[in-house]
Amino acid sequence: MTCLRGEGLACRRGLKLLFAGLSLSARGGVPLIVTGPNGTGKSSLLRILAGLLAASEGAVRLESASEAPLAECVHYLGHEDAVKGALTVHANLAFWRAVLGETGLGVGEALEAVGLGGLARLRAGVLSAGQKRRLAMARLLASRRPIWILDEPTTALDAAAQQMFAGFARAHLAQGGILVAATHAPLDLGPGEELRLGRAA
Ligand SMILES: Nc1ncnc2c1ncn2[C@@H]1O[C@H](COP(=O)(O)OP(=O)(O)OP(=O)(O)O)[C@@H](O)[C@H]1O
Repeated sequence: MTCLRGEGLACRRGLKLLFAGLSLSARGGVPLIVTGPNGTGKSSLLRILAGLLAASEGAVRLESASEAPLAECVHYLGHEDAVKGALTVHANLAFWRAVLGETGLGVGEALEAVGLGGLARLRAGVLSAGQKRRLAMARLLASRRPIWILDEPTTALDAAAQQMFAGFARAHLAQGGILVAATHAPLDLGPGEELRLGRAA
């Protein structure tokens, strides 16, 4: 079974030790939800798991039948939506699809799926916050990757879009995908595991 493991992880930010001796495993099909107060290191942990931030101690390991390196298996959606305001909505997603792999839905289909089909020719800079979030979400559909690491994925989404996201995430899990999400709000992903980080200093 595909499994993303963190072993003995520690994270120091500036002078602050956010966590140490942290071990976790995220198994395919079972969402791992990271919770905890502001500033306890949820985003930092996600960036470590995605390979974007070096852990101060410990290691991240992917157990998988595939030989592909972790970086090629991960979708990371951070707080920022990674949207280029000067490009059209279509061009933004086409860029990410080229970078992340042309393995999922076509650009037009993915935009339709997130409810942005009618805005494809619009300059992305004028999208609302929720629409930018939908555009970021479309990356998950346009490129198939087995590991989704998502930082507060439903921020700015209306109720319908939150349900839409839950549907995509449940389908990903049903296919054996790995999902790790930091959140302050329930994500409605069905049975899963929770990792709660401690108090902010
Ligand atoms: N580059 C950095 N340099 C120094 N300190 C940092 C850096 N990045 C984050 N921090 C600090 O690390 C701590 C944890 O930040 P992080 O964003 O991981 O927390 P979080 O649990 O995701 O918070 P929130 O719930 O507010 O999103 C915070 O105190 C933050 O100020």
